[in-house]
Amino acid sequence: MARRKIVAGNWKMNKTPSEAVALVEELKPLVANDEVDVVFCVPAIDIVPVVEAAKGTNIQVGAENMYFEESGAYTGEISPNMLVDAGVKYVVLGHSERREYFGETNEDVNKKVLKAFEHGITPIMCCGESLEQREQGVTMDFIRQQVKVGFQNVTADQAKTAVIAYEPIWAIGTGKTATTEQAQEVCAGIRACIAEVYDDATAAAIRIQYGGSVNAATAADLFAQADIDGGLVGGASLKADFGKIVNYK
Ligand SMILES: O=C[C@H](O)COP(=O)(O)O
Repeated sequence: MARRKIVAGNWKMNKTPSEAVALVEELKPLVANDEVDVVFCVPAIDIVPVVEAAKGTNIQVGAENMYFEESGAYTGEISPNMLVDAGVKYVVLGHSERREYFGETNEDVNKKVLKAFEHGITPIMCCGESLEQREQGVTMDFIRQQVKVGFQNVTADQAKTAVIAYEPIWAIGTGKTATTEQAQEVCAGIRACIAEVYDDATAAAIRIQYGGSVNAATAADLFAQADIDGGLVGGASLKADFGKIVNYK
């Protein structure tokens, strides 16, 4: 069965609650497309108003992070239960910005991935190499490690429903999109890694996105690649361009 494309916006640390509602109102008609899963991953404080504003549309709401404990003395953190109760369906985990600025390790990401599944939230687990790693020729070794540790103790049935976002760090927010060949090569490598850890059926089912300076001009070619099942879009998800990316065909 063909995999359904998933185009997710990652708003990062942008948009106040009132700005968030205005953006949803602006994008609503532009992102209407029943053939693609459309997800807005928004800052925690925007989740409740965005869920409300998106009611009755094809927009699903995601979080940008989550903690792996259920509740308790973890000042500043957000639990999976809180996200579920607010109407969240997806959560971005292990974004390179969280790894770099907040010290998240593959093991932390794994705990979060497991918790997300436990609560019925679909993880969008990010992986990707730095420019230095690409130049050293260790891209796939690095990413395989991120994927293997990130998915430790995840069952095949769970993995089949997961999303992995391949985001080369050197392409994030730089305007420098990976070439379709580079993106396809790594996404195929990630799928091969899933086949090795699980089996061919799991590898065929899991969805793998590309992220890194995706825009209205590059989306169609990227999303047409055999192993690229959509995109995780940063900057361009905050503009009307996101409608063009969702309707890339
Ligand atoms: O999560 C999204 C990525 O980090 C890509 O961001 P960008 O599209 O602004 O390069």
